[in-house]
Amino acid sequence: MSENHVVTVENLNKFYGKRQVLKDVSFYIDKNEIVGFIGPNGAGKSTTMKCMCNLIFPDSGTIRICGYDILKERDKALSCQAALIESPGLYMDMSGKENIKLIAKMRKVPDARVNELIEFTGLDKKINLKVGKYSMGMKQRLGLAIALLSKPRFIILDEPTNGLDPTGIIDLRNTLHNLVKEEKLSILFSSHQLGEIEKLANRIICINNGRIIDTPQALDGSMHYILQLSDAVKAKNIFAKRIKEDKIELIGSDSIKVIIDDQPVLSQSLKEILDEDITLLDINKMELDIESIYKEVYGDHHE
Ligand SMILES: Nc1ncnc2c1ncn2[C@@H]1O[C@H](COP(=O)(O)OP(=O)(O)OP(=O)(O)O)[C@@H](O)[C@H]1O
Repeated sequence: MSENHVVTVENLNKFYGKRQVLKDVSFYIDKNEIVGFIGPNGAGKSTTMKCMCNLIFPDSGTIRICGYDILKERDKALSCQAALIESPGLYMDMSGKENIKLIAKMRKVPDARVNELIEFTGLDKKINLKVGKYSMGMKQRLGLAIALLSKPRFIILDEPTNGLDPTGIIDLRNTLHNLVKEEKLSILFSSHQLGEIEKLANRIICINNGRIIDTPQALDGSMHYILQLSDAVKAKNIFAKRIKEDKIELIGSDSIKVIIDDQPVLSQSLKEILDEDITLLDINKMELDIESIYKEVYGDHHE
């Protein structure tokens, strides 16, 4: 296991009766990563996530959270993670604050952390209202605050944008980005909202018919750049010292396309290009077009 891996899933297999719904599922999640889990209905996203939360058991395979095997060192593994799967288990006839305090008491969470998370909900005075009166977005913020009580290193969110209005989605996105920065955690979330995945995730894991699909290059966290220069051939050779040839493409005499997953490689190469007196005319970072990639991976046929 790499030091950077917060989660490793290896060769997970799961049957429902005779039907195999997970087939040798393997992947990892690194520190401070937000990973989107995508795939058509019935692909196996929830089943994988439920195995990772120990809610259901795989027939074979291993899951390690912060290095702890979820079956053999269950308590330690689960203490490093939190999950919001389906709707958060909240008590509707209690207030938001009472919900937080109840769970905090069970988990022996210090008051300072409880107050920090009450603030985090952003619910203000509404924290004293009964949860039954909350909107989806409010319930979700509360659920997330409760999930964070015990300072997890990793959180799993199953379709967190479901039922949220556009403001709620933007709010959730900002919250999750801030969480990764401030709490230094990693997130795995599933979603069907491709636009959202694109804005939220650093990396994507694709699943179809129970099997992980090779992640297209464009989704593996690397960035595509188009550079316009006075001498594209010379620039191509400079990049070739640091990245594989198949990640550099000459487009005409004055442009190259490069795929880079390491920022220092880009800056070192650009420095050398300028040192060689090649004029850099333009540089454009290409946005991920997740919709066309999704079509390319899954086509129109859902198994
Ligand atoms: N308790 C169960 N018993 C039998 N089959 C199940 C059970 N739960 C899920 N399945 C089947 O396992 C397969 C994977 O389902 P899963 O819920 O993991 O997919 P998903 O990718 O999360 O789909 P969705 O995007 O629709 O939520 C589906 O074919 C589903 O019908």
